[in-house]
Amino acid sequence: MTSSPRKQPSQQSFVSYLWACFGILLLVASAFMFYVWTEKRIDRANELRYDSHNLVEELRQSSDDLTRMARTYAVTGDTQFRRSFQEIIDIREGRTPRPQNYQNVYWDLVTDNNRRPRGATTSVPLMQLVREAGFTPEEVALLSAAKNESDKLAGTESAAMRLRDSGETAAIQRAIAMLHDDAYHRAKADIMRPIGEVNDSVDRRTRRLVTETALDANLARAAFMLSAIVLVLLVWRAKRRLDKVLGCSVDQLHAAMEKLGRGDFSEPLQVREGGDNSVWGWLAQTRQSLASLDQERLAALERIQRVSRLYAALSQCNQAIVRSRSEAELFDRICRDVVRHGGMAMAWIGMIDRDHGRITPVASYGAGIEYLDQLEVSLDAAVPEGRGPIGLSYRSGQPYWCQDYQHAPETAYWHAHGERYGWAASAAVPLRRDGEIVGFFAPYSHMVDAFDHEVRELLLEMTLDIEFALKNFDREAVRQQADQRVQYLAHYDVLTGLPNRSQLHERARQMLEQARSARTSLALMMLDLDHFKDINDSLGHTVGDALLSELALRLTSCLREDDLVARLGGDEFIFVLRHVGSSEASDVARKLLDLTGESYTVGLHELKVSASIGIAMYPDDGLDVETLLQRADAAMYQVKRAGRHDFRFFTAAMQQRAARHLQVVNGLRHALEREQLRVVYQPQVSLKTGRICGAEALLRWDAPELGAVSPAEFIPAAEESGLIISIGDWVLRQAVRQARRWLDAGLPPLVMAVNLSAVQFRIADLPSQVAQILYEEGLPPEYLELELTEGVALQDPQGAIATMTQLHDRGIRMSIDDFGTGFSSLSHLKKFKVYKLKIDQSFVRDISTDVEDKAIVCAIINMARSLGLTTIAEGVETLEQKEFLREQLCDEMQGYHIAKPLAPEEFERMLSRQRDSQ
Ligand SMILES: Nc1nc2c(ncn2[C@@H]2O[C@H](COP(=O)(O)O[C@H]3[C@@H](O)[C@H](n4cnc5c(=O)[nH]c(N)nc54)O[C@@H]3COP(=O)(O)O)[C@@H](O)[C@H]2O)c(=O)[nH]1
Repeated sequence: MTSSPRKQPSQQSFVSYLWACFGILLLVASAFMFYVWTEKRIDRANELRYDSHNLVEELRQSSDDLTRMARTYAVTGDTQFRRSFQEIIDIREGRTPRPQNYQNVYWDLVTDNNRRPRGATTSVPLMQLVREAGFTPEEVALLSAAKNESDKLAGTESAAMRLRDSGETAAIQRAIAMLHDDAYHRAKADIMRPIGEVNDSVDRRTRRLVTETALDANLARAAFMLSAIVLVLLVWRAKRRLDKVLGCSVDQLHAAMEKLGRGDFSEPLQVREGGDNSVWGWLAQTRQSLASLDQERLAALERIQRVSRLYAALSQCNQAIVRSRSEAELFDRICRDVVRHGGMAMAWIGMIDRDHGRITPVASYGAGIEYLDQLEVSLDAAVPEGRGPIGLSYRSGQPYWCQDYQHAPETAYWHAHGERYGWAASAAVPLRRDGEIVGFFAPYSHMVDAFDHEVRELLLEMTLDIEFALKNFDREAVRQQADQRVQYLAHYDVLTGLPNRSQLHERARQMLEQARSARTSLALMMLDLDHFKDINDSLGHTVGDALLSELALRLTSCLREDDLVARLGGDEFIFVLRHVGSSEASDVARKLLDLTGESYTVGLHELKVSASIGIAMYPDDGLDVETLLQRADAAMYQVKRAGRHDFRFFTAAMQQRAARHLQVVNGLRHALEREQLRVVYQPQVSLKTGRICGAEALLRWDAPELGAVSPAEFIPAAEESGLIISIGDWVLRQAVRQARRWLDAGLPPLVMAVNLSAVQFRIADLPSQVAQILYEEGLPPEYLELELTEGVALQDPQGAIATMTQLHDRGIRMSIDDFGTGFSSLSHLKKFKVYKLKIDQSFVRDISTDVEDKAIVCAIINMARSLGLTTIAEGVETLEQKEFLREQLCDEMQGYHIAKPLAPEEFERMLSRQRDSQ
């Protein structure tokens, strides 16, 4: 805020002078106007006299001209003079317009028309003009008298002219005499006398007026002159005052203001002594203020430009972060940007070499980067090169700003070296990775105190951005590793390092393509370990995995380099062998089986496995990978069915079986809803009493397209496809319902045995599902027996034990079906809550002839007895078999010897007969 300056005395007197000048100027103007007015009055008086004289003269002249007209007519008889005479009379009386610009000599009227003066537009009588001309009343009276006398004389002259009209000489003589006699002259004198008096009067009067007015004019002139002189004096004084107020000449002032206006505040204004309060003095002060403001502005501008440059550098740094693909590229760009855009002279980035405790420059830019060639920077405070900005920054963990490089003690070690490059300030800003200092960013400036607040803030921000970028690079590296891993996993099996399914397809396709072009054959083999699941389940997956890894190495080692080995998952391996016929393929398959069969040492375990191999040949068995895989699988499946540990080539029959399998699965999908399924019941008889003590529910499928399909065929298909869950549930409900019906029908109570597939057994809430069915159908649990295969128990022994315990707790009985065909863990058997073992019919079939089967059956019966378990033998077809079993104290039997599986009604009839026979 500026307050309006108080007026100084010189300023005040200058203003007074101005006012005085203005007043005197008014006076000068008034005097001048008065003078002009007096001059005009004089002129008007003279004009009046002139006009008066003219009118008087017209009166006199008209009288004289009338005389001349009359006399001339009298002498000549020329009528023109008589007309002119009358015309003069008419003009004077205002009947005819007065001629203009004539010399008051009416004689001119006589001249011919071409030279006659033009008439005025209006006709005014002479006396009217006289009355309006400003004559005094006395003068008007005198002129009026003169006019009257003239009129009278004109009458005489008219009479004389009438005499002349006769033309007679005497009359002419008389007329002439009338115009020249004394009377005539006296009359003339009577006219002229008053005219003369009027002339004298007008002269006197106007001269007096002129004299009086001339006096006023002189007065006015004197006043004008005097006031003009005063005005000049005042202006001079005012000018003196103005000079004092200005303190300089106007030109100087103008030049100085123009310079200031241009924004040139460079030269100071020299103020005269005592001129501080003048305009010049103020201007000098203003220039001074403006100059310092301008300096501040320039300083601010310079700061803004510096900060803008650094922001530009920061922006470039951010762009560098976005664009750089590597740490080295980023560092190079950062150093370049901070020099090019941030106004730094040089910048470098050094990374910590932890092994040697030193800093290794990794990027630099700017003039003087040779400085870094022999630069020694250490992190060790014990050596001088470790006590510089970087060492200090490292130990404090804070950035270090050295604002006067050449004089700071901490840079003393480098002064001589740095002086050559003109470093005036330097900084060391730590770069961190995961919070740990890993390097330094070191900008250098030629300016002392270059790192002011803004610059420091920006450099720190830049450093944070760099750290962010480093983190991103790390992330990117991790991501790339992850990508590579994903890529690897997408194509390779993690456990064995062999190509996986997708890689197999790709490479096998290429191999097929090559075989096609080369018109050669190719073998695709599928190897699947036999009972590998048992190893996993009994010894754990770690052992299983170790075995698979070892197997993969063995399998790979026995093949040529351009053959392909892949793992499809689990224990399934694929081999694609180039340029081999079926004979070479057989050799390789045998070799593979031998290699697989060699023992494995995994930890403390000595393991042995066998494998089944299916082979499909290109081009005979298929032209594409999918087909060959399918066919090798079918062949391998056949090996499994045929007892495993072998290899087989694909055949058309297998193809038919595979097609049939597909038909079965497809038909089975709709079997339930289309009511194609039914349950039959096979009696189980006590060998002690010979009475029916139970029934086994067996499923039957009458498929319209396939006929009666054996459960031995469709149950595995149902298990593979998962359909066994819904189908098994349905069978269980049917069997439980039937048992309830028979109970309700008053038939002897029996235990209903229902086969439970391994797939069903794995259902988490199986115990509660079974209990729910029993509850819904109203059958007490002791009337139900679930037949479990040995595989059920082997898959997940602990889980199986838990499930069986739950079933047992609910009062549901369990038996082990097909006992003796592979069950290996008697220790587990003890923990199972089973109450019955069902001796597999393969042992029973040849029980009469085969000593070994006989021994097995006896061993099973004895073992069961020792465990407190009941035994039942299935597939009893003959009396012999029955007797043998009874002798061996087998508890129950089941087989065609008693009855084949029966429809419910038949079974009911059989039961009824038994009841009735009691
Ligand atoms: N999970 C389920 N499995 C079931 C179901 N229904 C049957 N099956 C299983 O299918 C396999 C074949 O069964 P099936 O064709 O019914 O054969 C059974 C009997 O008919 C047959 N049997 C009985 N006595 C004799 C005989 O004296 N001689 C002879 N050659 N065969 C005979 O044995 C089969 C009974 O086997 P098992 O169950 O082991 O007692 C078979 O494995 C069935 O288990 C079902 O609903 N669910």
